[in-house]
Amino acid sequence: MTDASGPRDRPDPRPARLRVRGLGVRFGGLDALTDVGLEVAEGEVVGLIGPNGAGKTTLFNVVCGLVRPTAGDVEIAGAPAPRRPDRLLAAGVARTLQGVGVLPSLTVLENVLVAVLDRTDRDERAAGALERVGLPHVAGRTVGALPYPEQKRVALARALATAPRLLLLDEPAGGLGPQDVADLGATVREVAGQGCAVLLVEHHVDFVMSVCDRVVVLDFGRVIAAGLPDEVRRDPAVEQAYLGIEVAR
Ligand SMILES: Nc1ncnc2c1ncn2[C@@H]1O[C@H](COP(=O)(O)OP(=O)(O)OP(=O)(O)O)[C@@H](O)[C@H]1O
Repeated sequence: MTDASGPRDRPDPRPARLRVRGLGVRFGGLDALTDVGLEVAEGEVVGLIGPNGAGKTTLFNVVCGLVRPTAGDVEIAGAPAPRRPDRLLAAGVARTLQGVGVLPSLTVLENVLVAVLDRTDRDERAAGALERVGLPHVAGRTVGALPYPEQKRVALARALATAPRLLLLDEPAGGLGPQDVADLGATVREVAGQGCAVLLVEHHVDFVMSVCDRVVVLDFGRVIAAGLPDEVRRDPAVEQAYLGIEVAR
């Protein structure tokens, strides 16, 4: 089994919030994931990188119950992951999507409130989340009228309002400038500092290397490397499969 969760690769002694073991996904004749294992501990930020089509989003989709694996299992906080996406919130899981995934005709505040409508403290949660991403001053604005980086902050605020224990971020830095990327990194570290486990899919390699405790690299659906950011960056297999491509872009 290609398992990235051994003691060398996961020095973090805190309990695993997410544990993926022996995961396989087959779409028709295509093996999108083969024998994938990884863990994210409470308070840990793990980066999941790899070339286009490596299987990163498929792994997220399995964790969220949107794709049924053909092999392996997923545990969240020691229990089997819910097989239905509508049970994720109760399991403490929040996810952001590639791009923005906001409701453009609603206001900023409404976009965040939709995630916590069933909570009696929804107003406080929404206000707190907007504060965390630096957007309280635009709470009443229509999201579709905001610049792209602010729309991405809204999507992050919506996830944070649910007070996740496991946060899945799908390309959160995509399309952002340096200041927004730096702010995002600070927010991610702050969220992790409060005990949330963060799994981060991202093509912005410098961002990944600066914000993550560990990095797992997928290529053609298999884990080809896992470890500390510096180790992974220097790994010849990673350079060949992925980082070389980045440099040449
Ligand atoms: N629903 C599906 N049906 C068939 N094939 C799929 C499906 N979803 C993904 N794939 C294929 O599975 C492989 C992995 O795709 P996936 O989107 O997980 O990769 P990725 O690493 O997230 O790529 P990117 O960085 O471009 O987002 C690709 O070959 C993709 O074409």
